[in-house]
Amino acid sequence: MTNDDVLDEFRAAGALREGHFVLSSGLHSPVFLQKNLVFMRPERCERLCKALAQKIIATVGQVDVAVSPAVGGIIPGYETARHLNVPSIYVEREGGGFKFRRGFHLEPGQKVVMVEDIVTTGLSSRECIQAIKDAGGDVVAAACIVDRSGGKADVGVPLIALASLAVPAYPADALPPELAAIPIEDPGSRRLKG
Ligand SMILES: O=P(O)(O)OC[C@H]1O[C@H](OP(=O)(O)OP(=O)(O)O)[C@H](O)[C@@H]1O
Ligand SMILES: O=C(O)c1cc(=O)[nH]c(=O)[nH]1
Ligand SMILES: [Mg+2]
Repeated sequence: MTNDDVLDEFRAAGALREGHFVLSSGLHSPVFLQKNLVFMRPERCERLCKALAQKIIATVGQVDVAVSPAVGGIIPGYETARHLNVPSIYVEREGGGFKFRRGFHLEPGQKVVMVEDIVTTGLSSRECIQAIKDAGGDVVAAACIVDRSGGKADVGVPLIALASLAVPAYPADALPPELAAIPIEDPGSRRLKG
């Protein structure tokens, strides 16, 4: 799949949103990829994740298990794992970091691909990779549907992105006036309170 093929799936799903969004990292952006509108269609999710699985195999070969960060990573992690023919497990936010719960665990030295939905700064990916390493996994690569840093994000392992896109994102104290004038949406789960 080309970059355009991937973005066409987002466009067709109405998932390429414009407005004023505060991102997981705290940065602000005029563009948000609402991936849940893409993943809600199993056939769309399958096309993307099958292509991502093929790219993973072509880049690093077969792995033992796919691990994703909740919430956004769970569906693409599962679907990518289905095409890799490996188990799919996930980590969840608990006490500031990501933790394995629900009986999920890794065997020492298992080859892991960390599967994210979207990468912006790479912060969530790095936190997830740390949790995998703490649990004894060997992270051979990270993978995502869209890297919206345009290749700039450093997650500490090779990042296999199905599509790469350069989207502006600004610190809260450096907003362009036209962005500051729009009401803020905070669509992610990082700042959700139980
Ligand atoms: O590369 P980063 O700067 O970390 O941004 C990308 C992360 O932001 C989103 O997660 P979020 O924490 O918003 O919650 P979600 O998974 O529930 O959407 C997305 O799913 C990635 O995990
Ligand atoms: O950085 C983020 O939090 C983020 C950006 C984006 O476009 N989509 C998303 O789900 N999260
Ligand atoms: Mg996420």
